[in-house]
Amino acid sequence: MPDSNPQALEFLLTRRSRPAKTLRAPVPGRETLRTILTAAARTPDHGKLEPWRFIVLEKAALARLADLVEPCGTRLGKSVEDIEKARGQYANADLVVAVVAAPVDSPKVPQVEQLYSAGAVCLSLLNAALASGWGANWLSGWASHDRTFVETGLGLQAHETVAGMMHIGTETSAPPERPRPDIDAITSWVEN
Ligand SMILES: Cc1cc2nc3c(=O)[nH]c(=O)nc-3n(C[C@H](O)[C@H](O)[C@H](O)COP(=O)(O)O)c2cc1C
Repeated sequence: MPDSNPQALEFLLTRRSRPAKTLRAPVPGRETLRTILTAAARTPDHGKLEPWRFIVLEKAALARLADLVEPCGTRLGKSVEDIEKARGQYANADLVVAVVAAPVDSPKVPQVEQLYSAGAVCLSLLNAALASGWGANWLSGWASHDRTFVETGLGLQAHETVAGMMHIGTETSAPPERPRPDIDAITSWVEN
C-alpha cells in the first residue's frame, strides 16, 4: 500500500469556501500570507514558465478599486444594482489576492495550458488559506474582466488577465454544504 496522508485527504473531501460577504478582519499578516502564496505557487506548471503572479490588495487599495468600479460600470451600461454589488466586493473586503494569468511566449506550451496552471494556482491558494484556518472565496465579477479596471486599477499589461480575486479573512459563519457532483454521472471507466 502507498503511504497515505489521511488528514490531507479528509481536508480535500470536506473543504468548502466561505462566502466573501461573511469574511471580516483580522486578515492574515504578510508573513502568514507569504506561506499561503508559497503553497499556491507550488503548482503544476508545464515548462516551468511561471505564467502567473500575485497582487496583494490591502484595505486602502481595495477602497481605491471600489471607487473605480462606478465609472467602469457606467461605461459598460451596467445597472445601478450591478455597480453597487461590484463596488461592495472591494469596499467591504479587507484582503484580496488577485491571481494574474501572465502567459509567456513558448514554442512548446500552449497558452491554454498556462491558463489552466493559473486556475490551479487559484485553487491551491484557496485551499492553503482554508487549511490555515482562514475563510476564503474565489470570486471574479465583471469588473475583474474589464480592461480599464484591471489596467488602471491593478497595472496589468495587455496580455495579462485576472484568473481570480481571492478574498481571505476571518470567517463569521460556516455555510451549509452545497450539492456536489455525482461522480458516477461524470466518470467513464475505460477498460479496453
Ligand atoms: C473562476 C471562478 C470565478 C468565480 N466567481 C464568482 C463570483 O464572481 N461570484 C460568486 O458568487 N461566485 C463565484 N465563484 C464561485 C465561488 O468560488 C463559490 O463560492 C464556489 O463555487 C464554492 O466552491 P466550494 O464550496 O467548493 O469551495 C467563482 C468560481 C470560479 C472557479
